[in-house]
Parts: sequence; C-alpha cells; structure tokens
Amino acid sequence: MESGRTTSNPQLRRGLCYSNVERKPSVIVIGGGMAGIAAARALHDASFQVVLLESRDRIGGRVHTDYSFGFPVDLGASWLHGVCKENPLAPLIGRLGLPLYRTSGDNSVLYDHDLESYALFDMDGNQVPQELVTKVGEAFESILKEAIFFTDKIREELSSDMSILNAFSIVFERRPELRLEGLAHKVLQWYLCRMEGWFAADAETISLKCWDQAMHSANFLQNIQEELLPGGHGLMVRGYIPVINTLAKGLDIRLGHRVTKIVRRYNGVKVTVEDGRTFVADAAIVAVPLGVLKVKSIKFEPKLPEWKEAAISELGVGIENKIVLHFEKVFWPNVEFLGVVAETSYGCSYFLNLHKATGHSVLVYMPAGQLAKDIEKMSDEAAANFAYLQLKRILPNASAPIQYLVSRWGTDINSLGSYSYDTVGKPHDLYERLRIPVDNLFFAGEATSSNYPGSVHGAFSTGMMAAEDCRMRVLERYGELDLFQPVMGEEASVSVPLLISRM
Ligand SMILES: Cc1cc2nc3c(=O)[nH]c(=O)nc-3n(C[C@H](O)[C@H](O)[C@H](O)COP(=O)(O)OP(=O)(O)OC[C@H]3O[C@@H](n4cnc5c(N)ncnc54)[C@H](O)[C@@H]3O)c2cc1C
Repeated sequence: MESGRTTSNPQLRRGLCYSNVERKPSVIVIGGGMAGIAAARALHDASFQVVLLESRDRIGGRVHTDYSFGFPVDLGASWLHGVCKENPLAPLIGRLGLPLYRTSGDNSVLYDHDLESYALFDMDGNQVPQELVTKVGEAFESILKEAIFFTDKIREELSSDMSILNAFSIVFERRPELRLEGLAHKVLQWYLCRMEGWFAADAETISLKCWDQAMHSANFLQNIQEELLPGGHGLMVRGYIPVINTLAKGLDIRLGHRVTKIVRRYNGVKVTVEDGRTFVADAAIVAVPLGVLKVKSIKFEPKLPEWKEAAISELGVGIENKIVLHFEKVFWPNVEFLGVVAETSYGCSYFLNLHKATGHSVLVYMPAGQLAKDIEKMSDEAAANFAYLQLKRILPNASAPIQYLVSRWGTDINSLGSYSYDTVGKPHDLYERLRIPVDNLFFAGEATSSNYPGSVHGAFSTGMMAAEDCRMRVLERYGELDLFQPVMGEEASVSVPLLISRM
C-alpha cells in the first residue's frame, strides 16, 4: 500500500487499482493505541490488507507499561473499570490469565477505592480520623444529591448547564447547614480533588449536566450518561501492555510514522507521513487522540465537515499524570491510598500504594487538571521532588526514592491530553459526532465512545465498531460481504473467569 513520494491523484488511483486486481480490500489505520490496534486486528482477521501507522516508536499510546524498574509499572491506564464479564475486554484479559487487584467493588465514579482503604493526613502529618473520612464522604454524596435535585430548578432559572463547582456554591447558599468547616472542609476538598482526577479536569470546567439523571439511577453516584459496568475497579497487576501486544501480533505496524495529511476521494484515501512518504488504501481509520485532532496537526483534504470540526473543538480533554516513586523499602501505612487534605482541591494530593497490589515498594502520585499542567512545566527531577515533598509532609521520615518515572500526557505531541470529558454547556452527543464516519474515513478512540469515554475498554469498543463500519462500507463496493470472519475468532469469545484478588 505504500505508494512512494508522489502526491498526484493518478498515483492514488494506481494504488487502488492494484488492490482491486488482488481483490483484497485495504485500510490504513492511523494510531497504534488500543482503538487503532483493535481496529487493525479486526480488519486483518477479516482478510483486509491493513497497514497501521504509528507516530511513536512504540505501540499502546495511553497504555504504556514501563519495565525500567525491573517490573511492570503503568504510566497511562492501569485500571479495568468494570470487572465483569460484560466488559468488552474481559474475554481477552481472562484468556491471557492476567491477574486483577480489585480496589473497589463499587461502580461509583467517585469511589474507585473503598473508603476504608484510604489514609488521609493534614499538612502537619496528622492522620484524619477514619470516622471523619467516612462522614465527609457521605456529606459529599449529599451535596451532590442536592446539586442534582436543584438542577432542574437551576436550569429553569438559568436555562443552561453549570460547572460542578458553581453547583456546589449554589447548594451551600441554599442549604448552609451542608457547609463544612475546618478539617472536614479540607477532607471535602480532597474528595473534590479525587473527582477532578476521575475527569482529569478542574471542578470549574466539569459539567453538572453529566450527573443530572443520576438521581433516578439505582446507583445514584454513577455518571449516568456513561455506561458504568458492574464489578467495580481492578488494577492490572502485570500492566496493561500484554493486552495490546496480544492484539498486535502479526499486524503490519509502521512505528515512527507520524501522519500529517489525509486526502479522501470517492474511491479511496491517501495518507502522507512526516517524511513525505504516502500510503493509499480503500479507507482509513483515524484513531489518534482528541488532543491531536484539536491542534490540527493532521490536514484533511477536503476539510472535515463543520459538525465534525465543532465536535473536535467542543469536547473537553483533560490532563492526569503519574509520578512513580520507587523506594528501597516500604515505610508507609498498609493502605491502598494515601491522601493529603488541604484548603483547596488544588492543594490536595494522593498516592496510590502499588505495594498492596504488586508487592513492589512503589507509590504513584497522580496530579490532575491545573496542578498536572503546572507540574508538566517542571523537569522530571523537579516533578519527582515535588511529589516526594508532598509525601514528606505527611510522613516526615520518608526516605528518598531510588528511582522515578514521570508522565507528560498533556505536552506529549502524540497525546496532548489524558482523556476526554464533558465540559460545561456542551451536549453529550459530541462523542457520537466524533465517531460518525466521513465518507471513507472512520473514527475511533476513547473520545468517540458515548458509553465508555476516557477508558481503555471504550477505546477498544470504538476500534471494533469502526472496523465493522469500515468493513461494511468497503465490501459494499467489492460486493463480497461474506468475506468477513468473526472479528476476534472463536477462542476469544470463550468466557474465562477473571482472576481477581484483594489483600
Ligand atoms: C494517566 C492516565 C491514566 C489512565 N487511567 C485509565 C485507567 O485506569 N483505566 C482506563 O480504562 N483508562 C485509563 N486512561 C484512559 C485510557 O488510557 C485511554 O482512554 C485509552 O488508552 C485511549 O486509547 P486510544 O486508542 O483512544 O488512544 P491512544 O492510546 O492515545 O492511541 C492513539 C495513538 O495515536 C498515535 N498518534 C498520535 N498522533 C499521530 C499521528 N499524527 N500519526 C500517527 N499516529 C499518531 C499515538 O502515538 C497513539 O499511539 C488513562 C489515561 C491516562 C493518560
């Protein structure tokens, strides 16, 4: 499918003629994250000629398992959200025998860890009494309930959406008794900080509307516009990358191929990469992150329709990072999460204790939103030191880390953000608009998933969906709809129980 350096249209036609003679439909997949790899796998298994172009020198995208400590550590995704057989990734994870460590049996997006697994401290290193942690957790739920209760009224009055932060202020004005003071206020800010981590964005930019039907749901604290699968949240103990590597086996993947231009004509596509080489095929699947589409570093010819461009610009993309600290030995309490409470959510922080799940003496500091942006301006060393200083506040005798890793999902030109979220005043159907194909261009990736945005299983589902849409469209032209074989093969559809533990 590589067509040489020429960019003229006859070349494009020649490439397509070739594949017609061979009667092998062809597709170019752009982006080798979960969505792109899933799409490429499905179409390869359906006898398509598939080339996957990936800008980085590795596959996986926002799934990035690092082995430099001598054991796997995920710098991107690490949880399977929805540890259940309905999760589209469950058959594969089960088949690979990959163990999961369940951090919460609750489906709530607020509590991907059970409350009793937290140890929170104030800035002076005093541990917050556990009863207060639980009490404020319940108060946080009540405030959200109130916010949701007022939503309809607020809408009547203001006829618009508002941010979570704005809704909180309104609730406090109307129900002053829900206001918290002193340490309880700081713990509340910590819960807000955790919520901001879930959306990778600050509370003043997160839409209240995405919670508004929650009152009518069985589990009211779930974000109802997304579909939260049952089974709680499970950490991938051996890292996420084995899932990607399994799907990628045998595919034609070209690393270091940054796509800069996509030309579409009625009978095919021509894709140009940074060094000028071009590739032609019947169709393309665009599976690059929303952040990359936003900066328009890929030129589309003809331009994408206005509704698609609007969806790209209006959907939010947030930042969450990981600063992984490896210590000689464990000196912290035996809990899953260590937290620092503060006056504002910006000042709060938390560490995931990987020792519980993996046995390695590792803490993962996870800043989100503005804090994550600010930390990305620092060098790796300064960022690691910043995280270490937070730890020293709560555990003054903390020893210095022996190794560290720092992610930069916000400024990395291959991602330009961590994952998508609903911003204030924008409709949830932006995800669907982002997914809808344009001629022979198909779109996949977490930000095209209406049901499971911002997740690995969401990215996987959209990859499969784009592959199926593409297959139907291309084969319509070839008149061979029966060419298709089941996407994952029989093996993967066999249900293997997930290996779940909690220590
Ligand atoms: C810190 C962090 C924590 C997370 N935690 C979780 C979690 O615990 N559980 C969960 O389910 N999800 C989590 N997520 C979200 C999850 O990682 C993503 O939703 C998912 O991996 C996105 O997959 P994707 O295929 O849509 O995009 P990506 O994985 O970003 O893949 C896109 C690919 O396109 C490539 N690319 C970019 N530009 C070009 C170009 N011009 N030409 C060619 N290739 C290009 C990129 O290099 C990349 O490989 C987390 C994300 C982050 C950042």
